[in-house]
Amino acid sequence: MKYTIAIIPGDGIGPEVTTQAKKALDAVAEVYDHIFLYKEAQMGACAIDKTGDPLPQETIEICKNADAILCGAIGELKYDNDPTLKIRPEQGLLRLRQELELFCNVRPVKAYPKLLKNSPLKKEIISGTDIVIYRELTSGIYFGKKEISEDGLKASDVCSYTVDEISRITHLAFKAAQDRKKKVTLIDKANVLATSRLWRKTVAKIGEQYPDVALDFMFIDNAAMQIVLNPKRFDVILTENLFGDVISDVACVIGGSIGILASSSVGEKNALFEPIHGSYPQAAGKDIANPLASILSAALMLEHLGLHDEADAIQRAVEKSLDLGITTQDLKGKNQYAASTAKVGDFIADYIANQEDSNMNFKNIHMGQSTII
Ligand SMILES: NC(=O)c1ccc[n+]([C@@H]2O[C@H](COP(=O)([O-])OP(=O)(O)OC[C@H]3O[C@@H](n4cnc5c(N)ncnc54)[C@H](O)[C@@H]3O)[C@@H](O)[C@H]2O)c1
Ligand SMILES: CC(C)[C@H](C(=O)O)[C@@H](O)C(=O)O
Ligand SMILES: [Mg+2]
Repeated sequence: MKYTIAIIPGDGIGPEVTTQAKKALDAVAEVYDHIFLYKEAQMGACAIDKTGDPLPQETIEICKNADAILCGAIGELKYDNDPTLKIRPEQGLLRLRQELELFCNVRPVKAYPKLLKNSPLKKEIISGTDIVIYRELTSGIYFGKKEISEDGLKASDVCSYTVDEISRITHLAFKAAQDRKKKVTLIDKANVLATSRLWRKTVAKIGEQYPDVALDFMFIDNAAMQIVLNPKRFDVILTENLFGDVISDVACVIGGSIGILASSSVGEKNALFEPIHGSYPQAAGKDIANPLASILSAALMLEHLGLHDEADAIQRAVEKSLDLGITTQDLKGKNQYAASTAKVGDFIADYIANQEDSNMNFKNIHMGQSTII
């Protein structure tokens, strides 16, 4: 089959990690006889530099017409360090999410047995953790009216939600729970916020349509603590935009590194796949960033396209790289050799291309310019 994939490399480490994801996709295409037609599009700081706009119209068109979108990351230090700049890279990503109505952001968080030692949390606490976060992505405080007074002494961001916006992601979260451990936890701040109370009321009502799924509620401040104290109590987490952004980065410590966590952002017509992490500008061009979040985002993309065997092939290759310790420095201890970004990508592509060949000799896999830390 032929698929058109919009690729948005973005800024910082974005281009390096998406290059590795493309290597994995190329290997999948070869083994399973598909054609992936990549259409590269600009977004973020690189797009501002080229066109003055973080989301040029051409990018929107390429994304709308693609079967799926694979995004690296956007953002650059000069914007992070200057709050007065009005045009910002992040506006590109936010507008794209809104323009394509990618309302349902799914962020799976797992404790891989091989990576238990990489988490600062105790092994017995995180072992067996398997959570999926359903984060509402196109409303809430991110998209409410923003104002700053003329004298610059007062600013406000409005948070609003409608029942429809809450309902559409809630149904998806309950349906996901039905195929998992049958539990949904709504994370909110209903003791303070009117929007959270609307979430509780709406989600409780919808929950009645899913009697096989248990529903509980937790305030965000407590949830930030429970997710590190007792992550196994969670199955599907459902939450609004800002809380979902924060709780998913907290949950990353369970996985051992933010560099391995992938996400999908799905709407009625389009779907975008990207790492949870940002553009990690300090690592840009150094060939040290972990490409697994991008590679696993490509696997989520294949799942979405109905290519389950192909997605499994990527997943198996990633697990093999972890088993063999062919990983970047974020997953290594002090004084251990780490593979470069490109070498991890090469290994994964090679493994996909050759995994049915039991004679593949992993000892021959060349680690190339390893980094010692
Ligand atoms: N979806 C996105 O494109 C996205 C997401 C988050 C942040 N951002 C942007 O990224 C820029 C940097 O933000 P930040 O520093 O808060 O977050 P970040 O995720 O880029 O980096 C935070 C830390 O996480 C680790 N990290 C991140 N990605 C990694 C990888 N692939 N391999 C190994 N370690 C990794 C590093 O230790 C890094 O210091 C900002 O401009 C921000 O707006 C973009
Ligand atoms: C870059 C930023 C706008 C984005 C968000 O806040 O949604 C990021 O942190 C994420 O988690 O995808
Ligand atoms: Mg974030």
